Amino acid sequence: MAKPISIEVWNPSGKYRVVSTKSMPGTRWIRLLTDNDCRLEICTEAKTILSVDDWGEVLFSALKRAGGTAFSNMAVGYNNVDVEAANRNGIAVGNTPGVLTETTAELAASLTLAAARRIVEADQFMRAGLYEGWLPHLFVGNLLKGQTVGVIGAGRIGSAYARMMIEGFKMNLIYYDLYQATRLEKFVTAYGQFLKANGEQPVTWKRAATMEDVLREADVISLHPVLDKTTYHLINPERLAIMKKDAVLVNASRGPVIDEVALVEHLKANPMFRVGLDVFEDEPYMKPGLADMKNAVVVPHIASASKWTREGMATLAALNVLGKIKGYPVWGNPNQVEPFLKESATPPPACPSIVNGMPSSKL
Ligand SMILES: NC(=O)c1ccc[n+]([C@@H]2O[C@H](COP(=O)([O-])OP(=O)(O)OC[C@H]3O[C@@H](n4cnc5c(N)ncnc54)[C@H](O)[C@@H]3O)[C@@H](O)[C@H]2O)c1
Ligand SMILES: O=C(O)[C@H](O)CO
Repeated sequence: MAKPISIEVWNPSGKYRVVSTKSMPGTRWIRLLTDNDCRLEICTEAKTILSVDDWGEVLFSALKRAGGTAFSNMAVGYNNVDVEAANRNGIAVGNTPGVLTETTAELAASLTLAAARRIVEADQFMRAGLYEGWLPHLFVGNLLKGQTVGVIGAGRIGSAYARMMIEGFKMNLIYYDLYQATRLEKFVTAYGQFLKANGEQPVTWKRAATMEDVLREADVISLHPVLDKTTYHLINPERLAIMKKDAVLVNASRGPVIDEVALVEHLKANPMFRVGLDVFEDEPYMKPGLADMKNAVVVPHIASASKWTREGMATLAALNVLGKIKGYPVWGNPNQVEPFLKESATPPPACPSIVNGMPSSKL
């Protein structure tokens, strides 16, 4: 027999039924829904009410049968959503871009530093009472200044991460993306000129013709593409083999972008090669051997986990469904969602980001 589900109900007499499959941070999103005649049911199970986080035909057709018209993913990435199935069932699919760009980039930068400077290894050593005094060879890592940072997927997060590493550590940039990152290129050019004018070594940028060029040249490589069939196992044994032996590889995009079994083998064979991982191929699990690797820093998918961002994600997720209920149009620019996030202001009459952005009338 199915386990009873524990549910918290807000505004029980509300006209529109909104179900949140997990409890989300903050209260503004609750207020926005209940103030707009929604009955909100929040599943308060510690983990989840669904056996899968993937949304396809089964869940979308069930949602449609229940009279549902909108599904909102509390994430920018929606590789867990079969958008075709949503379209077939006339369901609008929302996501939460923009509000997590800087927070996610900051975590990628943290992983870069932790891996390059061996912070976790050194912390464990210290706590184990092994420190006996300063030694010239103790936890020697990599200097970032003047080295090359490689970014694969220079979209919102990849570009923000690149800027942090360039401004913070005066790294040179090489990037690979299907599209030109014009704003990023302009920024690096201007920053390089500024440094030069101040008698410092200017930073440079290069758009690589192939991903392999990035992997060969960069000292630090951070992965920020979407996950789709073009990026599945983008980092594979052949590509690991062309990277520098002491490179730092960071992944805060999606686990399957890296062939994790191959990565474990590479880490074993190359102790100076280091990784910082926020995401894993079979979350919540790690591939065998990864947890034993001292040259890996691993954290549990927390890249967007800052208070402001998580509350903002909840707000955008709620406003996507509310916008659909109200028949609002889709906001024109999913890269600029700030107007929805002002705590005390009334949000614009729009759905912040709908990925199958059909006009409301068609959905
Ligand atoms: N770890 C986390 O908690 C976390 C948080 C936020 C986002 N993410 C992941 O980060 C991804 C990127 O988010 P974003 O807001 O920067 O999205 P975005 O759409 O702004 O950027 C993605 C970039 O990837 C590029 N791209 C697509 N296919 C590519 C390919 N084959 N090779 C190279 N580049 C390719 C796109 O052109 C785009 O510039 C999300 O889709 C999500 O999966 C993870
Ligand atoms: O895609 C996303 O937004 C993350 O994985 C959750 O922050």
